[in-house]
Amino acid sequence: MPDAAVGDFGGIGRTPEPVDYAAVVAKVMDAVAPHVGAGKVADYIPELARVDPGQFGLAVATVDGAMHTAGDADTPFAIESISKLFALALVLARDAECDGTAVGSGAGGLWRRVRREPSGEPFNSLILLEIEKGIPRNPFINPGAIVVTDQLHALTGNAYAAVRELLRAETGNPHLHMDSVIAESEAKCGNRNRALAYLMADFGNMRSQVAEALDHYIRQCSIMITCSELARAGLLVARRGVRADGTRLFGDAEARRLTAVMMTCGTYDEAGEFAYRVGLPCKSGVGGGMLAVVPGRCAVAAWGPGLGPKGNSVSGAAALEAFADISGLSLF
Ligand SMILES: NC(=O)CC[C@H](N)C(=O)O
Repeated sequence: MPDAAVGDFGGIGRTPEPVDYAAVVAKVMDAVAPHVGAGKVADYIPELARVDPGQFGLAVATVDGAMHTAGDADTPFAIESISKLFALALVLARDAECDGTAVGSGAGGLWRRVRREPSGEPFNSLILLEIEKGIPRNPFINPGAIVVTDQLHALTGNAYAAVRELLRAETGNPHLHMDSVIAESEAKCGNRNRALAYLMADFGNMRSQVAEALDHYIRQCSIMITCSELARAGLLVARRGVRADGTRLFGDAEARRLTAVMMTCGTYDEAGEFAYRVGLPCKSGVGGGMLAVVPGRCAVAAWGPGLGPKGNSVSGAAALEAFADISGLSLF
C-alpha cells in the first residue's frame, strides 16, 4: 500500500513522494538474488561460523505502522554491533550531562570519553587507541561501544538488561533474549576486545571493572533478533526518538546526532562506500544484519550472514543499495 507521504523527507531538496513499499520490497528481492550466499560468514566468533550462509531476509517498517517483509525475515540472528545503536540511544537519553554539543562538554558526559569521527580502521583495531590516549574515535567501533556500554552500566546498574528491555519494548517481543552459546563463544575468543578495554582502563577511560563491562557488551551483542523485529525497533530512530508506546526516549537533537553518527561511522571503514552506494544512516553487525533508517518515514532491516572484508553483510548492503535506488529515498 503506498504511504501518503507521511514523512517530511524525500532526499535533500526533493519533495517527498509516496512510496509503494510492497512493490519496492519485491523489486529489492529480485535485485538481491544474485548476492544471496555471497561473502564469508564471521568465523572469529566460532558460533557465528555455523550459520547457514544461504539465508536472506528483508523487512521495511513504516512510521505509520505498516510492515513489509520478504525471505527469511522471521529467522533470528545475532544482533552483534547493531546493539551498539540502541545502547548509544539509551545513553544519549539518560546521560543528563551529555549535551552532545562538543567533545569534552559536560562533566562526566559520554562525549568526554568517546569522539564522533570515522576511524578509517577496522572495528576492532587497537592502533588509534594507543596514539589517541584511550579515547575511541566513535561509539560504533568496538572500543567506543565498550565505553558506551560501560557508561550505560554506570547509569543503570545493568547495561545488558537496559538494552534487552528497550529492544523488547520496541520490537513488541517480550521474549527477546541473548543466545548464551554465542555469548560464550564471543567471550572465549574475545581477547582483542579485552585488549581494547584494558588499554582504555589504563588511560582511565573505564568506569566499571573491565571484565564486568565486557560481559555486558558481549551479552548485548548476543541478543537474537529477526529482520521484522529489527525494522520495528529501528522506527525508534525513524520517529526521531518516539517509542512504540508513543512516549519519547530522546529529543529531535539527539535523533539528528544519532543518525549522523550512523551515517559517518555505522559501517566502520566502509562508511564512505555506504554513503556513496546507499546514502542512508546505517548500522551493521557481524551476524550479517544491517539496519538503515529513513528519518520520518521508515526503517529497513536486511540480513544475510555472508560478510565482505570490512565486516558488513554483502547481501544486506546490496539490498540497502537497491532499496535506496528503487524507492528514491536516499538522503542525497
Ligand atoms: N562488528 C561487529 O558486529 C562486532 C561485534 C562483536 N561482538 C565483536 O565484539 O567483535
